Amino acid sequence: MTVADRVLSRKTSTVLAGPPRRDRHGGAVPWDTARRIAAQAVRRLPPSDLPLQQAAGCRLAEPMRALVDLPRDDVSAMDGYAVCGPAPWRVVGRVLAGRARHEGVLSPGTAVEIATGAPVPVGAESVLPYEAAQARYGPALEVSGASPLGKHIRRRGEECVAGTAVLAAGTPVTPLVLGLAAGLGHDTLRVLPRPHVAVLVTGDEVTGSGLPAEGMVRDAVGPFLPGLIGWAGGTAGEPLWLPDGEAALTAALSAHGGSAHVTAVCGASSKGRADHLRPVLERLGADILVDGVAVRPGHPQLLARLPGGGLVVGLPGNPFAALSAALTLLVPAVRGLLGLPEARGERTSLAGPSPAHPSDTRLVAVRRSARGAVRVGHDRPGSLWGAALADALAVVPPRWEGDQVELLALPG
Ligand SMILES: Nc1nc2c(c(=O)[nH]1)N[C@H]1C(S)=C(S)[C@@H](COP(=O)(O)OP(=O)(O)OC[C@H]3O[C@@H](n4cnc5c(N)ncnc54)[C@H](O)[C@@H]3O)O[C@H]1N2
Ligand code: MOO
Repeated sequence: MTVADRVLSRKTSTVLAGPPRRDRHGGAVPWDTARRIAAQAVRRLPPSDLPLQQAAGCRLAEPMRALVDLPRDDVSAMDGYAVCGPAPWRVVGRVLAGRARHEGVLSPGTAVEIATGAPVPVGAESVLPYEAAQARYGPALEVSGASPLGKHIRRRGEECVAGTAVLAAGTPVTPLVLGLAAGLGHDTLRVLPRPHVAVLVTGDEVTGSGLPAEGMVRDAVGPFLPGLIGWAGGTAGEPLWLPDGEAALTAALSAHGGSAHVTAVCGASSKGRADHLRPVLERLGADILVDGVAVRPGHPQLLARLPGGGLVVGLPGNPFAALSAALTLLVPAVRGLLGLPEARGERTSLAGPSPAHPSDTRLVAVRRSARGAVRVGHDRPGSLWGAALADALAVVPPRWEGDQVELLALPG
């Protein structure tokens, strides 16, 4: 049974099981395979009705329809006088914003003073703006001026009638979509919810602020991961810093693994004494889906499914390696939960000598230019300098000697 078959056969969980993925020699899985496994290990989250502000950043699960005619009434497009018949007109009333329509039917030779957006009286044939009106004060106010038939009246439903589909399913809910939705009468929207990712940063040596003391290092992953997750379409919790040790990791995974769709664990993914992720996952009964990926940097990365259904992505502690792993396993899983296809990058030439590795895919920091992708350097596993200079990572397959490479976009 393929991973895709399992995706189709399991109806209840959004995260699907699978055997540990290693190649037949027991090594790390190829980079492309790892991405595909992560994408296919999940199913799209079910649609949810969310209040407008919470729907921001999601995608519409169904077409967005008008719930009212727009405009809701025949309304004035100008401040002035709603008039009936030929000039002059005797002003018989006033309708300001937010008020109900003037009672009764306007008869020829009469007018009602009216505000922009207010419903015009029955019988009104046009609106004469203040600037175009000549007023004559007598026992009653009388106005005259040129007011062609139908001028400055917006007819009920002329923009759209109730039921019109104004935006297609899949449209991203931008701030302007929220405004449109409110104008069409929506308090909630049916959207594809954003997957939630919990972020755990492990390591006794990792500190969250200030200058690191001897043996310590500033956390460089907690600050970039939430933005990367948001860029991929998910939401991220505040990073939680954990000391090395199985107890803290077990407690945090038990707590967050239940509520988050994905838990990203930084550090603890390699083979050292303080690298507790594998034993903790085994004790929790997790299903290991990927255990090591043939990619440089970032090969000690891991994908697992907790018994409750949540995914765990293990990211190496070296920051550029963590970025590599996040793009390999975390971003495809988030996209899968959103129902989005695997993101295939553009292809371009890569200048300079081949940086290919004999057996692993290499991800190198590049900038796009008129002569193709150009390496920016500074992309060692422990450094984000190159990634910060870059606008993409070039995917260099094992033994690559060709011209074109795929570019993985980076958040702008
Ligand atoms: N015996 C082996 N040792 C190592 C292997 C291996 O295969 N066998 N792989 C190396 C590679 S490659 C990587 S990458 C790292 C991954 O290690 P971990 O995920 O266990 O991470 P740590 O050991 O905790 O840290 C590695 C490195 O990164 C620094 N670090 C950790 N967290 C952060 C953070 N949030 N921000 C900035 N820097 C961080 C940490 O101080 C270490 O210098 O394992 C190699 N070893
Ligand atoms: O995977 Mo590690 O990336 O080389 O530092």
